[in-house]
Amino acid sequence: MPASAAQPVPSAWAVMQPVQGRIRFAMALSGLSAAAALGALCALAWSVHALLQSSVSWPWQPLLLAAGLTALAFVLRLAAFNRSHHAAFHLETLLRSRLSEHLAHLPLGYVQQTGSGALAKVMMEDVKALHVFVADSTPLYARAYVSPLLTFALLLWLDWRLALAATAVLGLGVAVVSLALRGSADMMRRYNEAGENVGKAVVEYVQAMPVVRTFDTGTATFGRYQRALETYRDVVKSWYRMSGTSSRLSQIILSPLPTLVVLVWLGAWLTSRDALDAATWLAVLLAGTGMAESLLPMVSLRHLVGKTQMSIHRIHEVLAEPVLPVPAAIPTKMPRDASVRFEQVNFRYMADGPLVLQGVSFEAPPGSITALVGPSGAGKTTVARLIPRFWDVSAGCIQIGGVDVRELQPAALMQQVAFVFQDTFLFADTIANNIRLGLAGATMDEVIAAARAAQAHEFITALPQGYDTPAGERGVFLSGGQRQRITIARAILQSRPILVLDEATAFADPENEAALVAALSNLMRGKTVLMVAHRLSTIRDADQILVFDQGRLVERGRHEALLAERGVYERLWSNYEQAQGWALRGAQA
Ligand SMILES: Nc1ncnc2c1ncn2[C@@H]1O[C@H](COP(=O)(O)OP(=O)(O)OP(=O)(O)O)[C@@H](O)[C@H]1O
Repeated sequence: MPASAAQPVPSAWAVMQPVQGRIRFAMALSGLSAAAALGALCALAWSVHALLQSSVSWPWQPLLLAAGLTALAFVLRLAAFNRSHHAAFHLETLLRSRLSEHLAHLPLGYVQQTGSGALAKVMMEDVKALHVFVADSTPLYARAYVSPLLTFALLLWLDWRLALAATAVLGLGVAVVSLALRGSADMMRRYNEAGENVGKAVVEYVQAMPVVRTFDTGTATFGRYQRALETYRDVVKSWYRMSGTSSRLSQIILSPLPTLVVLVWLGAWLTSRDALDAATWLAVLLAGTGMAESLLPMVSLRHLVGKTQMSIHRIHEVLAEPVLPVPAAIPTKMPRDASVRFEQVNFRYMADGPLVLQGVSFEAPPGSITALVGPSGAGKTTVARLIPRFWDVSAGCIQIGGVDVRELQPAALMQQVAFVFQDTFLFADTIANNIRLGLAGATMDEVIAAARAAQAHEFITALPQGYDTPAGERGVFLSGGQRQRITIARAILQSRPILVLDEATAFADPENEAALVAALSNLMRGKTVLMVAHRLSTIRDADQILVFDQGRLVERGRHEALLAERGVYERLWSNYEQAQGWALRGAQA
């Protein structure tokens, strides 16, 4: 994800911008709650003072005040968390909408390259991490700042010497905390990275299990998982060694006991010298003991902050990725026919990467069949994917019906071109709706006609619920060839004038192959077809064959003429025939 390098990663506060008002409100409520709790302690001190002065009269006023303020502190604290959770839900929805909106405008190539798993993780887990941070930590942060400040002000008003003593304990705690946190940013990054690697290794181990266990009983992937776990253990151990003592020491210093000991000791000494009255001492003991403790969440939240920062980084990376430029809506250019033209096209995947296509020029006239052939890595798939703008060309242009694809509205481009790639995807919906995709108004008769043409009708009607059978990941089990024919039915129903096709070779059993060939020839009828071709018959019958080698278009023409040239095509062809011969001899043996 290189684009994000140009822009600095925003702070957590900047990411919260849309809900900053709500978070401020939640923090204010939390701060008020801390003030009310302190007030309750003061009221308690007042009631004990009143009791000491006259033990016969019940100090109901201060006690009532203490009870009221305690209740208020609780209500405000609850309200603060309520508000922060609302803000977090709002932020979560906003971020997910922004991310999905942005993804919809990113080049398909980026989405494919990054991988659906990684993008889904950003949209689900990273946004969730931000939610947890906003919902659970922001009120605690407010308390961690407000409480010591208010307590200090109160202690100062009551007795400056005791105030300074309590603050000294707090200062010592902060100093030890800083010692504990020394180098922790780097450690936290290593810790989070090691944790993520364990997660990835677990997923790989589980996902690859069916493949791996048939080869090496899973030892290799288990080894990777084991190593990730060991690295994680080592990081945790060295972190523990590095900051364990100071971290535990800071927890002890910031707990109420040390402050209490200091205040009792100093207070007793002052009282013995008649320099402090009992009531003030009591008030200081009640209010000041918890002063340092309110800083503790700051320490425990550090880990959450580090994790959130990593999530923000990943969310930012996706949002900073530049969208595919779309022309202004008016005037709308429309292709004049179903021709496809490449003009001096150069293409590189990365700005500093090698050219994978160089000076590619050709024209596919309306209604013609063009086969793209060439050795592995020659650039055939890249040519096919540039037409639907998975990426934009680095130089030159691609025209459809005389219009540059970059000047077409995405909807107009989609109306012209249908794509059938090898990786079929079925949605968690009925088979009928999977065929209808993009054409919600299509009637059942039209769906059935398309399925018939795609040679899919028979196996669909043999399924338990026919066209209403659920497909998708948790749906009915379909073979690769059957899934392919459903996507072909989809393309037949859409009936777009240009067809870009990555021809399947994987489903080689004779029955499937025959059905697939029939389905494809129905789909291709009357269309301008550009296909990455693997099968003999389609290459032979193509109106033109484009031969690619190392990103260049090296030969073009019809089958017989190209064979006569005795160049790259002839070599590919004889390799192909040889392989067919081996396959046949293998089958006969
Ligand atoms: N997403 C990508 N990022 C970077 N380079 C890529 C990417 N996809 C393909 N390439 C490179 O571009 C070149 C052309 O690849 P392409 O997939 O277009 O070849 P192909 O002719 O379709 O090969 P095959 O028949 O093996 O599928 C190769 O060198 C490949 O390594």
